[in-house]
Amino acid sequence: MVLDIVLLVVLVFAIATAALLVRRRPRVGPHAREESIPASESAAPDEAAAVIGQSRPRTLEGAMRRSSGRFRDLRRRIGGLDRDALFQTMEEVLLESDLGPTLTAAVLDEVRRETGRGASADDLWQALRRALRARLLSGDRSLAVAAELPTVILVVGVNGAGKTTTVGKLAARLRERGDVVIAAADTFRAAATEQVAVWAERSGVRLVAGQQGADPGAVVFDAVDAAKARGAAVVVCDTAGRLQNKANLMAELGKVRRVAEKAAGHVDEVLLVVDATTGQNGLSQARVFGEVTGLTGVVLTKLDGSAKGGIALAIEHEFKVPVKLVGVGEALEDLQPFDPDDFVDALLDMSGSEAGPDSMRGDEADV
Ligand SMILES: Nc1nc2c(ncn2[C@@H]2O[C@H](COP(=O)(O)OP(=O)(O)OP(=O)(O)O)[C@@H](O)[C@H]2O)c(=O)[nH]1
Repeated sequence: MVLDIVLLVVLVFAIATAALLVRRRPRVGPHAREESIPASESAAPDEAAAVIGQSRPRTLEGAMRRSSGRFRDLRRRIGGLDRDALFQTMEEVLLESDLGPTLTAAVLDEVRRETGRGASADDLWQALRRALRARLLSGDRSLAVAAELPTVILVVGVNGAGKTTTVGKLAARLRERGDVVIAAADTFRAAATEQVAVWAERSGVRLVAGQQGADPGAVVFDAVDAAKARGAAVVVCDTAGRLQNKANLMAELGKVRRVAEKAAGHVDEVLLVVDATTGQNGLSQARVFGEVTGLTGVVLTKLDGSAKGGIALAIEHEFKVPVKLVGVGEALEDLQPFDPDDFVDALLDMSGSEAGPDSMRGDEADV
């Protein structure tokens, strides 16, 4: 009898432990295909959002440490430089951060105008902060919601910019709106469909794909059709990477857009994915992609690996296209809405400082 009870207790304990182990699924990461959650078992939208929310805290400041490093150095030295040397150093730092010469000159002019000789280091830093912020757009940066569902989002950009990764991260975020369909319209690159299929699985959304070499427009058409049939909220279209100087490939992209428009009656977002490490070439990408497909927003990826975060300002200033999202890592949750104030503060490494960097408080630099 006692033996029976002991055996029963052991059995119950074993079952409970096994159940716990099964429930504790591993978190998915981009290099962990074998850990990904099958779409059929994936989390409900709210759970998915919770997984995204509870991720390891990757702050914008943390991701932008390489971009802000030069500004940190400048800030440390600011009190010891005379005015000419200060503006010269500031110019170097802005150029190295990839603001580009025109924007750099405009920012320096404004800081000079706003601060007289004898300005404190803190006044100078705040003037720089305001001058940078003024080059970013004001207004709404949220992703469009179509009046007539599904909302259609095209993701475009040069090779390797981070389009597929962004499509996967974006699909996961958009699940809070309802069903999401990914169109695997990169039918050009071998293995592109498999790669996007892994992301669809991770984010727990449906994928519509075609054969390699198939017409990408046809894949988008089918995806919109499938989304309508399911009453899905969003279709996110991954497109093949193409250099902006390849006219035939750019023309193909124009066609993909027209097909999407015909299928859904509207294209609501065309997001250009720009690799933050490519710097000023991002301007030419924005110009040409904008001419061919029109752009509603930019996703700046790999901000975590770049020291050239200033390209965000250059693109917004020149093309008046808002940066809507930033990629700060390779994992599902490493996509953040772009906030211009937070971005400038992260670039200048001013986190938690309203009045300016601690090191400068009360420090009359006399510059
Ligand atoms: N560190 C970091 N890596 C990123 C980010 N976004 C994408 N990547 C990496 O960049 C590489 C290229 O990403 P993909 O998503 O394949 O780029 P793509 O634009 O779809 O590439 P093609 O289809 O070849 O044009 C991958 O190794 C990604 O993990 C980011 O925000 N941060």
